[in-house]
This record gives sequence, C-alpha cells and structure tokens, in this order.
Amino acid sequence: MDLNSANASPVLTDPSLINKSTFRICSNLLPYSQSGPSISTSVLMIPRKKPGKLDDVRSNGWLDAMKSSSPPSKKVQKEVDIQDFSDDADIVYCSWMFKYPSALNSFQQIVSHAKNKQIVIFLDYDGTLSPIVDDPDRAFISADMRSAVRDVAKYFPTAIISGRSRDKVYQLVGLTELYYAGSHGMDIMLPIKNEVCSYGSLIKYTDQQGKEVNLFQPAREFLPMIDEVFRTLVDKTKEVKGTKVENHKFCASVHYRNVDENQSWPVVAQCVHDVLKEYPRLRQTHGRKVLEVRPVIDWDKGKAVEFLLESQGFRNSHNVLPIYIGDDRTDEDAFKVLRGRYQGYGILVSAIPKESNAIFSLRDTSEVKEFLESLTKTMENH
Ligand SMILES: O=P(O)(O)OC[C@H]1O[C@H](O[C@H]2O[C@H](CO)[C@@H](O)[C@H](O)[C@H]2O)[C@H](O)[C@@H](O)[C@@H]1O
Repeated sequence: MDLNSANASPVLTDPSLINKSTFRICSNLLPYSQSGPSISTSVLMIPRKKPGKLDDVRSNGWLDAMKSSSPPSKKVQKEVDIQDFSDDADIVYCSWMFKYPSALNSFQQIVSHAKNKQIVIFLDYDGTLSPIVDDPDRAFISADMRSAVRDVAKYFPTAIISGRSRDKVYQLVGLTELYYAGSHGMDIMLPIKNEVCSYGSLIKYTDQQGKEVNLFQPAREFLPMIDEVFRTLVDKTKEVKGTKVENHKFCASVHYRNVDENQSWPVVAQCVHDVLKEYPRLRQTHGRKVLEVRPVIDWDKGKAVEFLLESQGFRNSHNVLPIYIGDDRTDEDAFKVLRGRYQGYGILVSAIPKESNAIFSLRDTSEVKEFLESLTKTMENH
C-alpha cells in the first residue's frame, strides 16, 4: 500500500485507498435490525420552543441540566474518595458495561463485522481525543494520540466532528489527511474530488495549504447573527466570574465549568436565556459544563456523518461500517444515525454510567488511543 498517497490530500485519505484498506475478515450477524431513520436530503428549519415559555431558568430544567452535564472534576472526586462509595461506583459501572460493553473487550466482534466493508472512523475532539480540562484553550491532544489518529487514517477515512470551529479543531489536531467538520457539523471541508451529494450547494475555498477544497455550510446565513450573539453573550456575562464565551463561527459556547455553582450558575443560565429571547432563530443546547447557542436548523453531528459518508460514495449502507467515538450529548445524534441505516458502531467515552444511543463504551481518552492503535495493528498484521 502506498501510504504516502494517503497523506497527499490536504484533508482526507485518497479514496483509492479506501477500497484497498477494506477489512476482509469473516463476519456473520449484524447487531441491529435493518430499519432505521431515513436520510434527510435537505436542511430544514425546525421549530424552536416558543420564547416566553422559559420564564425562569430555575423551574424550566436548565439548572438541573447544567448540574448533570459533566461528571465532577478529578479534584472533587478526590475530596469524596471514600472506599465504600468507590466500591459501589465500580459495581454500578460494571453493571452498566453489560449494556455498553467495552469496545476493547469487543474488539474481535467489531473487526468481524467489518468483513467486506469499509470502516470509516468519526472522532469527536474534546473528551475523546483530549481529556476534559478546565481551560478550553488548553485542551491539547497528546503526541501519542495524534500518532494513533495519523496511523489509523492511513487505513481508514477518518473525520473529526467537533463543536469547536473547524479552524480551531484543525489547529489542535494538526493532521492534513483527515476530514474536519466544525461547529457541530455545520462547517464541513472536503476535497473537490469527493462525490457531490444531494444536500445542497458547496462553496469552493482555498485551504491553509493553498489547495482548492469544497465547503458545506448549511447555516451560512447565520454567520452575522452568531457573531452578534457572541458579542452580546460576552457583554452580558462579563460580570460573572469564571464564564468564558467562545465563537465557533456557526455556534457559540458559554462555559460555566469555572463559575461558582451555587451563586452564579443561575445567573449564567438567566443571561443566556434572556439573550436568546431576542433571537428566535437560535436555540440553546447543552454540552459538558457548557451552554451552546446554535441556529434552528435540522442539522447536527448525525447529519454531518450522513453527509460525509454520502460524499465518499457510501450511499449503500451494506458496504460501509462507520465507527463513531464521542463523549458528549451532541454525539448522541451521530450514535442514533449509526444505529439506524448504517448499522455502525457508536462508542461512548465515559467513566460514569449514562444512558446513550451508543453500542459500546470506552472509559477515557487513553482507551480511545488503545482502540485506534488496535485497529491499526490489525491492518498492519493483515
Ligand atoms: O464536540 P467537541 O469536540 O467535544 O466539543 C464540545 C465542546 O468542547 C469544548 O468544551 C469542552 O471541553 C473543554 C476542554 O476540555 C472543557 O473545559 C469544557 O468544559 C467542555 O465543555 C469546547 O470549548 C466547546 O466550545 C465545545 O462545544
């Protein structure tokens, strides 16, 4: 295999490599029924909750959602390091793993199901490739993890789908041979040579290496609005110590990880709520200790997965095995898509039990790395 050709393209593995790298290992039963949600071929506006209904963030569930949006930090866990508690937690985690088995322990099963199929890898960034840290600007990928991603991308088309802006996540990962989808999939860059699919128009763009690429940006018209709401959010939250607002081009994030929970979380929630009242075409979603503001369009990480598969010619769900690894609520849309038409594998990264549409689990980023390395090793020994 000419591995250099895999790195030649600015953003992805050469499609000719795709067929060469197809797993040829025996497979038998597929894990899911054939039925699933049908693919949407257009970007539709979806109704937003009526403004005015959410008059008090204390009673509308925002605060409860904020509290449950991420496991406690290592610091807090250490403070409650009581042996009985941790034994109980282990038992609960182990029983949870019956429902979401470890992707490492199930590795042979995963590989077996890939027989005569092209594996395509989708990776979330924060909490999946880099551990969750207090400062979003310091969420770096380790050199080992970068190598693991680089190696797996030699064999399988690999995409990063992040809530961050496409530029930011590209800067952090720094691998030219991948696909990148930023702003929760609302900003996708793909090579000109990819099949154009039925989702709408693509924009020609010259990337950082001077190569011509295509961009798919279903929320393009919202650019000025996101910019404006970002500035408003910065202004309205500036008095709340610890708040951080990020502009991700097609969405904005309001972080409250470093905000005092008792005194100021309700203030942050109220600020975002009040700002959104003025923007009926924007809605709010939740990530890990972050409130996200995004356009009211029918587009999410799941749609981005469908788009990327289709653009690589995988309209036929029988010749592809997508694997999506993610840790966040926004990744659930992608897990759902994989459970449906594509019968792929969603893998939830979580050290605590939680309900998910994923099939398998991995405990943390180091297990993600191990899983990617195992895929590479399997191909090297093949
Ligand atoms: O889709 P992702 O790539 O997982 O991005 C989701 C959000 O990730 C970042 O925030 C999260 O990670 C930070 C760094 O570890 C952490 O401090 C924060 O609490 C987490 O929510 C990013 O900053 C957000 O803008 C993304 O939406």
